Amino acid sequence: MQDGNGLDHLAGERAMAQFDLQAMKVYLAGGQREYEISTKMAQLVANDPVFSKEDRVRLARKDLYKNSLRKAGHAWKTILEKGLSEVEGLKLRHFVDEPTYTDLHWGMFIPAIKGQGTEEQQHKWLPLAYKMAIIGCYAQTELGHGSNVQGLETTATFDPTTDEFIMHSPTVTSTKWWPGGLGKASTHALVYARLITDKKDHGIHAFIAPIRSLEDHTPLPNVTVGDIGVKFGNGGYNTMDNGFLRFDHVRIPRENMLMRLATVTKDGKYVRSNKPRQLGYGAMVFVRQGIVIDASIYLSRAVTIAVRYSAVRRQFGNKDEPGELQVIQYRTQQSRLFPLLATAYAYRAVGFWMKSLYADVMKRLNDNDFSTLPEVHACTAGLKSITTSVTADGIEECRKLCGGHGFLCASGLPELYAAYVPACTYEGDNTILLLQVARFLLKTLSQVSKVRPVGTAAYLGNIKQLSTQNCKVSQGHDWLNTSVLLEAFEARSARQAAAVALRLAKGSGSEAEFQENTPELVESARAHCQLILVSKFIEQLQTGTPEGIRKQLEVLCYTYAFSQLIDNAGDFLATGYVTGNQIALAKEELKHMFDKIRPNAVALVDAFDHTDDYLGSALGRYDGDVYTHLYKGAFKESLNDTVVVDGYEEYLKPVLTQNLWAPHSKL
Ligand SMILES: CCCCCCCC/C=C\CCCCCCCCCCCC(=O)SCCNC(=O)CCNC(=O)[C@H](O)C(C)(C)COP(=O)(O)OP(=O)(O)OC[C@H]1O[C@@H](n2cnc3c(N)ncnc32)[C@H](O)[C@@H]1OP(=O)(O)O
Ligand SMILES: Cc1cc2nc3c(=O)[nH]c(=O)nc-3n(C[C@H](O)[C@H](O)[C@H](O)COP(=O)(O)OP(=O)(O)OC[C@H]3O[C@@H](n4cnc5c(N)ncnc54)[C@H](O)[C@@H]3O)c2cc1C
Repeated sequence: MQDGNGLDHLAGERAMAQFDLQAMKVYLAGGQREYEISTKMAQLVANDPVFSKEDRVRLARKDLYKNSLRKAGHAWKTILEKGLSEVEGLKLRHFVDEPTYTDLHWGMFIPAIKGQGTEEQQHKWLPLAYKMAIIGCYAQTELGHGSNVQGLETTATFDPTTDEFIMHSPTVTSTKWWPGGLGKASTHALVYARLITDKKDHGIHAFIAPIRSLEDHTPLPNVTVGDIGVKFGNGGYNTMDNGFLRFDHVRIPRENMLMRLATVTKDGKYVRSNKPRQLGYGAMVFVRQGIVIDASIYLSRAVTIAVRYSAVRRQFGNKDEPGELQVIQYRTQQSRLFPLLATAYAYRAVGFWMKSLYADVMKRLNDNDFSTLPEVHACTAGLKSITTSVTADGIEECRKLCGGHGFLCASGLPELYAAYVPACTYEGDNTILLLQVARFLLKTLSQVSKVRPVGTAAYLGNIKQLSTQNCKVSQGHDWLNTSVLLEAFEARSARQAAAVALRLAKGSGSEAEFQENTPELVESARAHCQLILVSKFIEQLQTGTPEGIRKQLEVLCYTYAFSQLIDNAGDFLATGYVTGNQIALAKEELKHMFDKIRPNAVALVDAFDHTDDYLGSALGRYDGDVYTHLYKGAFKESLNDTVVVDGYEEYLKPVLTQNLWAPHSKL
C-alpha cells in the first residue's frame, strides 16, 4: 500500500507560495473579526460529535432527517447556551453544513415578515419567531406554478361576517409543493395566495397560516401536510423536509395578512399602499444576494478538494524528470482547474459587494426611495443565476478532475453536488431570472436617451461609443490593462443587448416575437452579468487590498477575466468588437497566468480555510494523505460489516453451486 506520500507533496507545495497566506485568509473571510469568528465556529462544530457528518450518505431518509432535526436542535441550544451573536450563529449553521428547516425560518419566513408586515404585525410575530416558539416556512410554490407567481391558485377569501380569511386549495395543482421545512417541522407557513374580497381577485398576497398544533405538532383541522419525497442524490438536500400543504376552507384572522403593501379593512375594503408591489418579492431579493457568496463557498470547497488531490495524484511522466508527474502539472488539468479557482475568488469579491448593494437598497427603501430597486432586482436575479449555474457545473468538473476517486462519496464531491445543484432552480429558475435581467436591459435601453442609466447599467449610457470603437489590443500584454478588459466586456454586452433590442423594435411587439428572441435575450443577460462579475472583481481588488496578497489577486482576476473572454469567444467575435487574433493573444496571456498560479495553487486553496471536518473529503485532506484514508474508508462501508455478504446463502450460493448449464445457453 502506498502510504503517506501525499503529506510530503503538500508540504512542498505550501513552501512554494509567494503571498501572505494569513492576509489572504482574513481577506476571504471578509475581515479580521469575521475570520476569528469563522475559526472559532469551525472548531466548535468539528469538536462536537453531535455535528458529525460521518455516514450521512449511508443513512436511510428517516434516520437522516431525524439526525438533521437533532443537529438543528443542538445548534439552537448551543447558540442559546453560549450566548452566540447573530453572526456567530450564522457561522455555526454554516459549518454544520446541512440544509434544514431553520434556513427557511431565518432566511425567508422572518425576512418576509420584516419586509411585508406592518410594525404591529412585526411586534406580534417576530419575537415568537426569534425565540423559535414558532417555526415558519415560505410557502409560495405550488404543484402547478413556481416561476409564474401570478399564476398561483391558493385562495384567501375575506369573510367580513367573522373578520377572517378562508384559506383554500381549490385544485390539485394549487397544492403548495416544495417549501423547505414545511413537510415535518414548521408550525406556521407564510402562504402566498390570491386575495379575494367581495368576489374580486386582487392577486397574490402573503398570509401567515398556523398549520400545526403548538401543543402536539399534529396538523390543524382541515390542513393536509407532509413531505414530498426523496430528492436527488444521497444525503444532499434530503436533510430538508420539502413539503406539500393543502387547505380545506381553513379560517385565519384578518390580521394574519401581511399588510404593509396592501390592507383589507374590517368591512372588507381593499386599500393599496403607495409602495411598489415588487416589495412583496423582497425576501427573494434578500436570499438571492446571499446566494452569490454561498456559490463562492461551495465552489471553493470543490476546488480545494480538486487542487489538493491534483497535487498529490501522479500519473505518467516524461523523460526529463524522474518519477511520475503530479497531475496538476498537466496543462489540461490547469486549464480546467485554475479558472474555477479564480472564479471562486471572483464570486467572493462580488459577494462582498452584493452585501453592500443590498444594505444600500434597504436603507433607500426605508427612506421611501425606490429608484434603485429595478437595478438591484436585475443584479441579484442575474448574479444568482450565473453564479449557481457555474458553481454546480464547477463542482461536477472538479469531480471529473479527480478521476475515478472523485466518483466515490468519500471524495465529498457527489454529496456536495447533490446539496448544491437545486440552487439552480430554487429562488428562481436560472433561465427565468436571466429573462428578468433581459427585460431590465431592454427597458433601460429604450429609455437611454431620456434617463441616464445608473449603477451596473451605467455603461449603457455610452452605447454609441461602445458600438463604434473596436478593441485596440495588438500584443498580449495590452490585455493586462483593466480598462481595456472592462471595455471589451462592456462593448460585448452593450452590442448584444442593442442587437436584440433592435430586432425586437423592428418587429410588431408581439409576445410571439419576444419568445422567438428569448435565446438571444438570455445570452445578452448573461453577457451583462459577466461584465458585472469582472468589473466588481476588479473594483474590489483596487479598493484597499493588502500589499501581501494584491499580486495574487490580480493574477486570479486576469485568469477569471481571460477565461470568461475565451469561453465566450463566439459572442465576443460575433459582436465584431474583438478579432480572432486578439482572442488568441488572450489565450497566451491566460497560460502565463496559469504559470503564476501553479506554485501558489495549494496555498490559494488553503486560504479558503476549510477544515477537514467541513470538507469531509479523503481527497481534499489538508495533509494530502489521500490513499491511506481512501483505503481506511472502505472498511466503514456497511457491505464490509461481515466478511461474507448478507445474501450469500439465498442468492449467491445457489448460483455458484448449481453446476448446471443454462438450459438454452449456446456456450
Ligand atoms: C439552528 C440555528 C439557527 C441559526 C440561524 C441560522 C439559519 C440560517 C439563516 C439564514 C440562511 C439563509 C439561507 C436561506 C436559504 C434558502 C434556501 C432557498 C430555498 C428556496 C426558496 C424558494 O425557492 S422560494 C420560491 C422562489 N420562487 C421564485 O423565485 C419564483 C420566481 N419567479 C419570480 O420571481 C416572478 O414570478 C417573476 C419575476 C419571474 C415574474 O413575476 P411577475 O409575473 O409578478 O412579474 P413581471 O415579470 O410582470 O414583473 C413585474 C415587475 O416586477 C419586477 N420584479 C420582479 N421580481 C422582482 C423582485 N424580486 N424585486 C423587485 N422587482 C421585481 C419586474 O422586473 C417587473 O418590473 P417592471 O419595471 O414592471 O418591468
Ligand atoms: C430544493 C428546492 C427547494 C425549494 N424550496 C422552496 C421553498 O422553500 N418555498 C417555495 O415556495 N418554493 C421552493 N422551491 C420551489 C422553487 O422556487 C421553484 O421550483 C422554482 O422557482 C422553479 O419553478 P418551477 O418549479 O415552477 O419551474 P418551471 O417554471 O416549471 O420550470 C420548468 C422549465 O420551464 C422553463 N420555463 C418556465 N417558464 C418559462 C418562460 N416563461 N420562458 C422560458 N422558459 C420557461 C424553465 O426555465 C425550466 O427549464 C424549491 C425548489 C427546490 C428544487
